[in-house]
Amino acid sequence: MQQLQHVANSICSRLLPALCSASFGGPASRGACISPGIAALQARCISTLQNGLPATVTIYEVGPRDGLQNEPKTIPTDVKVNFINMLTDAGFKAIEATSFVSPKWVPQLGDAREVMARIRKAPGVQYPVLTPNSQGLAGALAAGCREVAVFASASETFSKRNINCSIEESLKRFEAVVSAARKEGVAVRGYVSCVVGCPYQGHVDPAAAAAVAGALYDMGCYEVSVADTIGVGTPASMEAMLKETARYIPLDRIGVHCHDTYGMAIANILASLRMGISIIDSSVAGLGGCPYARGATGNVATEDVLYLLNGYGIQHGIDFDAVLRASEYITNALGRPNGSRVANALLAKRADEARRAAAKAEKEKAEAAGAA
Ligand SMILES: CC(C)(COP(=O)([O-])OP(=O)([O-])OC[C@H]1O[C@@H](n2cnc3c(N)ncnc32)[C@H](O)[C@@H]1OP(=O)([O-])[O-])[C@@H](O)C(=O)NCCC(=O)NCCSC(=O)C[C@@](C)(O)CC(=O)[O-]
Repeated sequence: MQQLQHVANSICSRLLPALCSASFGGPASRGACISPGIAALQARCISTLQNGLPATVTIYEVGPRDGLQNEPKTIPTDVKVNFINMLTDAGFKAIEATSFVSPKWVPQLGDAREVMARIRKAPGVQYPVLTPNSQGLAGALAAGCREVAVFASASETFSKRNINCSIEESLKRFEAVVSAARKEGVAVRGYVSCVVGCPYQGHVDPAAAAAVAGALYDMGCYEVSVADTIGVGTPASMEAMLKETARYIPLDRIGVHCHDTYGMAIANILASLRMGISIIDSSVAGLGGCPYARGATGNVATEDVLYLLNGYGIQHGIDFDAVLRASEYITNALGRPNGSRVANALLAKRADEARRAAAKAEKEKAEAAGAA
């Protein structure tokens, strides 16, 4: 039975790209609305475990960028470089390293060029950076970046507050960025913020969020991450939005980016996995938040996501202990509490075990001295 499932999965994982390019002409003719029937077929074609969850998940670590962009204190470049190197050692294949945005808007990441010059770049690992416009792309290319990300919004007000232009203007800007990046052989990821709620406008129509995501995919983003920027989503609102988004973008090209403001991020991720999503953005220690999203807290913690995936036996390729070391390092460097419940529980347990072992050793030493 297991062997049969394996054969079916491997046929399907080969069939999926072929199916996408045959039905929609591949990346060149993307943006054609995918019929619900095809979307359902794609969902079945992603290699799954017997419980219907994806067998493998890609974690897109956003800690160094999303995590650090909103910190009140200036963070030394050395700390950022050490943090990214520790994440590389932990086995992440995508680490969003920094942003080439205006330092007047986000001063915390004003050392982007230096960070990119100094981090250790491991083969097979991407170090994407945010580029809001052609000026950002020029900076990223000069710094040798091989992957960039553009970021749109499903909410007009948020778009204006975050990047100082309307959604339509942003998409025009991004078209130029994506086209120039691709000419240089640089891959572009897309983001859509506020896909289930906006700090300024409140409710966001799932169809509106999906249309912006579809536009980014259509212009050549290789994958689009849909972001619950202020963490107001529930499994129900995530499912409604993903159902719409899957009409434009194959499921294996959609990432989810959940903030944990209302404590729903893990539930939302599980709902997304059940729909066939296999790309998850997260941030070590739950760092993060957008400076232009009032009241939003950090991203879902990477440690919490890994704990969820481990519980199901979903493959992710990340060394959990190395993540915990990076988590301790960055929270100590920032002087802030750890935002991961899993990290807090495990670190407390380990500290307790170490205390007990030390007490036991002390007692044995005293007994030995008494006996002598
Ligand atoms: C987009 C702009 C630049 C428009 O800002 P603007 O003021 O409209 O830009 P401008 O073109 O009028 O230029 C104004 C000044 O900025 C400079 N400038 C212009 N562009 C750049 C650049 N790329 N790099 C460096 N400098 C730049 C430009 O040279 C000029 O300098 P001046 O002549 O005044 O000295 C600005 O609004 C900006 O940088 N916004 C970034 C905001 C940001 O980074 N937000 C957080 C990331 S998004 C996020 O967190 C959400 C996400 C992705 O995580 C998903 C989610 O959770 O929702």
